[in-house]
Amino acid sequence: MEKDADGFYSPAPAVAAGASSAPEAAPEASGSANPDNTDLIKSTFDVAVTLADQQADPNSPLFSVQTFEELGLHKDLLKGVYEMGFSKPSKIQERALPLLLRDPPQNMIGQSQSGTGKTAAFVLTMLSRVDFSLNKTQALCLAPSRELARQIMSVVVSMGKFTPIQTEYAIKDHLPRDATKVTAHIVVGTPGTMFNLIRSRTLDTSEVKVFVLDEADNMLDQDGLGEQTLKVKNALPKSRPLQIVLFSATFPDHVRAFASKFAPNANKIELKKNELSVEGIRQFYMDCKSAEHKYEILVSLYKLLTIGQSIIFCQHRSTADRISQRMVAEGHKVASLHGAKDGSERDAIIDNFREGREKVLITTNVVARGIDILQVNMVVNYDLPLMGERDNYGNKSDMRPDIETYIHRIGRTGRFGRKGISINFVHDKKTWEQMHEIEEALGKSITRIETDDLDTMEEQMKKHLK
Ligand SMILES: Nc1ncnc2c1ncn2[C@@H]1O[C@H](COP(=O)(O)OP(=O)(O)OP(=O)(O)O)[C@@H](O)[C@H]1O
Repeated sequence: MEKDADGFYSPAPAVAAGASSAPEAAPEASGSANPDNTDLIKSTFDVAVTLADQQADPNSPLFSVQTFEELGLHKDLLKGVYEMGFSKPSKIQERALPLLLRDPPQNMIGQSQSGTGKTAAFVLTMLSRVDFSLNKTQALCLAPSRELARQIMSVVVSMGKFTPIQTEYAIKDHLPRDATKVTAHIVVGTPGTMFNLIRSRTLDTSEVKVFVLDEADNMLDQDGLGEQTLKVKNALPKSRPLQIVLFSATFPDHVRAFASKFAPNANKIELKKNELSVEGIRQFYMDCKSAEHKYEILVSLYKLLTIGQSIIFCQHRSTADRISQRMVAEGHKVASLHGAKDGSERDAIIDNFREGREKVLITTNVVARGIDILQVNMVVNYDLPLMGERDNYGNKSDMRPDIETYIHRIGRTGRFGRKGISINFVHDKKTWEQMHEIEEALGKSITRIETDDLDTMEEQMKKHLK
């Protein structure tokens, strides 16, 4: 096998031609490891904009801005934006915000890669549309996990810092301030709990005018959260205009059609299929001898995992628990997080990780989406993400790679133009084929690293992350 220019072994299969020639996104200004670099404004990824009004020209300057001032945001919101260290809108903000803030409000289906600033786009929309003189709920935002709902809320609170915004959570084990009545302007939560608040009439939806789904493909997936999300939507008033805003880094074809029905006449921003993952994430794989060998390799990587911060993804909660307990027993410091833990414990674990008190987080798909921790420079797929396919009778058949989850998982690193590394563990023919399928679907090569050549790994990792 041949080594490539960086000293890595090339994977046996070739990848789609031209796939790796796309230019790199430039790193950003604030908080970056390299503050001299500017921001994602220089990112050259292309989006296709389709306006609901077919007569309008999507390339007109009306539908794109270079500065936050041009958006006509209230000065208190602008203050919030600048205080967060945002000097210019990112590509997706540049294209989405003029469309989102126009009157009369229009629906939006927005796609942009992980870590490119979608949150600020929909948070500014919610904050701009709230009438602060009315003490009623006017915007709802749903996300697939409590961790993501809490993170979105922190953006709402920071951006709205100079406004009189009132907020409330709709997440499990988190009672509203007034258990009988929620009147907060913006409510952020997960779909089941949001629906329970509405059904129990704790949350009055009569004045809701903005409805946001973050990770929308996941929120609409009929095998997952789709049913609950639909119940929330059906509980919203039909008598007043509702702006429906869907955002994600991925919209697989089977969800896209449903999304268009869910958010009719939406303006659309779409990515090309070969631009789904960001350029700053370098992908590797390690060929382990067996399932047990995966554990040994993970332990041998510990020093590299703790150079910055890292997230290790497992398919099952039991695996996350088992490997974290074993590593802790062997003297390593790692934390584990999954959906079987209760709310307050989950909050404490993610907060510890977010604040850098823990450097290695072993988890499941629960934090595969949306979580934004800039110091994470390494993601390990201890198990590749898999999903069951349904046959014609609706029975779940063989597991196949879950491309969307893979994109989201590796997207926990390489945020907003930063560099990151992802490593996939494969240990037999089947897992190797699954990884190859992912590689083909993304059109980006996944480079082999010898499991006994950690020095090369360390050297290259430091070089890439520099
Ligand atoms: N205009 C901006 N200037 C500087 N930093 C920004 C700007 N917009 C967003 N960011 C930062 O970029 C990071 C990623 O943003 P965000 O979490 O919204 O990404 P995302 O597109 O929602 O990603 P994902 O698909 O993974 O959910 C955040 O830390 C955010 O603060």
